Amino acid sequence: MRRSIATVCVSGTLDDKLTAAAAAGFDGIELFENDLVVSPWSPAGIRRRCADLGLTIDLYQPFRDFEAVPDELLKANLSRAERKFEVMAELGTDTVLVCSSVSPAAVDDDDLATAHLSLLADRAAAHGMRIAYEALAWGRHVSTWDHSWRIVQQADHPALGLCLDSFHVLSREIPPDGIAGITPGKIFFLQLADAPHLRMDVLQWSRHHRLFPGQGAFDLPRFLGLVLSAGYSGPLSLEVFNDVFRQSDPARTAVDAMRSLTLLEDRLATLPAAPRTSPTPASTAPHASTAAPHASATPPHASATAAAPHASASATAPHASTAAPHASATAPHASASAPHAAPAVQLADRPGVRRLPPAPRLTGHAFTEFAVDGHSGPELRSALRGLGFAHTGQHRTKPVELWEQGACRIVLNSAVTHPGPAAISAFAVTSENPPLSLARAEALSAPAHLNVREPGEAELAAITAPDGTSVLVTHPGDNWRSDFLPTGTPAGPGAGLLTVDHLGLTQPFDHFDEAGLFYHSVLGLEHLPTEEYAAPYGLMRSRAVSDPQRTVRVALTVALLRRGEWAPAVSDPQHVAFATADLIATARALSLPPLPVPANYYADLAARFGLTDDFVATLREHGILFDRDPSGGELLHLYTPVFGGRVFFEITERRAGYDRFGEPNAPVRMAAQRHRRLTTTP
Ligand SMILES: O=C(O)c1ccc(O)c(O)c1
Ligand SMILES: [Mg+2]
Repeated sequence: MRRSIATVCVSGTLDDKLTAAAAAGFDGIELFENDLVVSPWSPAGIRRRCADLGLTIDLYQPFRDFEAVPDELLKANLSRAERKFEVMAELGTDTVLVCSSVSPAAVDDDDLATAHLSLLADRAAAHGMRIAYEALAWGRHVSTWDHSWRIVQQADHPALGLCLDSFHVLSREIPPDGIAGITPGKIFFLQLADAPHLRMDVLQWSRHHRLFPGQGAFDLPRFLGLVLSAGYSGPLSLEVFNDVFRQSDPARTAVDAMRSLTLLEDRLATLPAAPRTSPTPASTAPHASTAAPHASATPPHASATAAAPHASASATAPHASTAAPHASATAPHASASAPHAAPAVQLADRPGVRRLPPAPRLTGHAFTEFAVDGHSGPELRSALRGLGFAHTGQHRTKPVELWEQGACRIVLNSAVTHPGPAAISAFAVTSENPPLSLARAEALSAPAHLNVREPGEAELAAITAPDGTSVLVTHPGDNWRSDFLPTGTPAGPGAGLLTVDHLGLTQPFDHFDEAGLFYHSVLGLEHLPTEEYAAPYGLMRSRAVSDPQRTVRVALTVALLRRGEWAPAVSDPQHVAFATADLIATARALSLPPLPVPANYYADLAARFGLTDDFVATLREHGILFDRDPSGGELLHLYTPVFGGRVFFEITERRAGYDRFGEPNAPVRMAAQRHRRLTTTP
């Protein structure tokens, strides 16, 4: 399938946008009128530039406020349209998007809208062009996909079809199911956008908060499945209005966008097989002869479907019952199409649908590496010792140390070129099939590079995450430890730390959604519910990803707005959380004072959860924080101060299936770390 991206998705001038789209591997673009208007290039020049980059212009958009208006306005609108058709001819594009009118001049009259759109389609057809009519969710009289489809059906014009935009469809309550029954060939264009669930004005929601598929809450695989079931074979085009993407590096945004489409196509495989759409009679043809370029576009679908070798076999309906989830979806049309119904088709098996190497099962954290310098190195060493770690290995050729306790492994790497605060520079996870993990990463535009190494050293391939962290994928049996000479100090039980519970990675503001999609798609981790909380320096958002077995958890956090100027320069620390089976015993065994927690916190804790005085006193004695989830799972956890300017540690004890990260306690931690920094910095 062809992949396109609307120029509105990315930042910059038209040239920046085109270059980014081409570099990321897109086949085409939707050209936004505004990008054309501000461009120094002529339409023909834009066409040449696109051709040079291997891009087609798949859609020109938008044309606004056209239909169901008084005669005078209609005249003006038609002459405006003529000008646009001329521009489109120069651009070499044949489809224009017409959004449902938002004009106060528009009247609520479907017959009039139909008549006007037919008139426009006549004019378009005379130029060899066609109209894709899109119901904006805030359209004045037409705001749902089914309403726009009724009008398109009523017009029954070969040069008038639908533009379906997942945002407008899925942001409304009207179920999308009937989309599968739309006449083949009548969906002229498909726009894909995801979005978080937000209770807000739908126009604001659409213009500021759209996301690439897989980054939000919409069920886009199912939506795409419905559209493909209706025989759509045009481009999959991303149309994402997002305030952050509009001001981020377009090259990166375009890669993120392509990754989202690749994952979405692959997710089609998870859909139940859908019944093949029957050949609904194509539009009867008063306009057929005028609609030259697309007259032929419609029939191939119809005839291909009609000629399907399975057409008659399906009448025996062995698949009809297996297609349950979609059977009801197509219900209104099902009876009409039943005699022609073909066997269920796996949409993902269609030619041109990309499939990804499956994400192999992850089995845990192999190690976490900190980059340290002459200042932060000693601080981290002493912190690790205080937590019960032992320095067990020294790298054969580099200033790199291995520290261990239980199955927790920390690597301190002093081979840094730029001194600065300590940072989590890399983390390694174990995979049942690292080569497959790397192949998947490559297919998702996240190619691995080999770590610099010396002869005889373990080969570790690293994928670069959006924040620059190297993600290494190793096999549990890989002998990366043989790169380290034993120091002779054994890793003892220490303070009872068992494994890495999670990593906490604060993300750069511009790359938060990109990071979520990266870990979700590349490592196959699932998103856990997003949380927001009020922290001392502003509102924070936290979104964790994890494998189903919870052996690899990464909590991504970001400030909801770009950080204000007054917050300390280094206010976004990263951390490693270790799991223990008994936090109170572990706390007693530590030779490192935990982060002091204010008495007010414990008073509130007792009031909120009805804990016994004794228990609260014990928590307080050890600086342990507490949380309980609605199903009774409990978290006991403690934090350390910040070391090396930027990193800290956490120790967790999860009870009764607690599955979150103690987010309500994060502001307490942040305030305490801030307080400590103020009181201990000279
Ligand atoms: O917000 C808008 O105006 C707008 C314009 C064109 C579209 O395709 C769309 O989905 C929204
Ligand atoms: Mg749209």
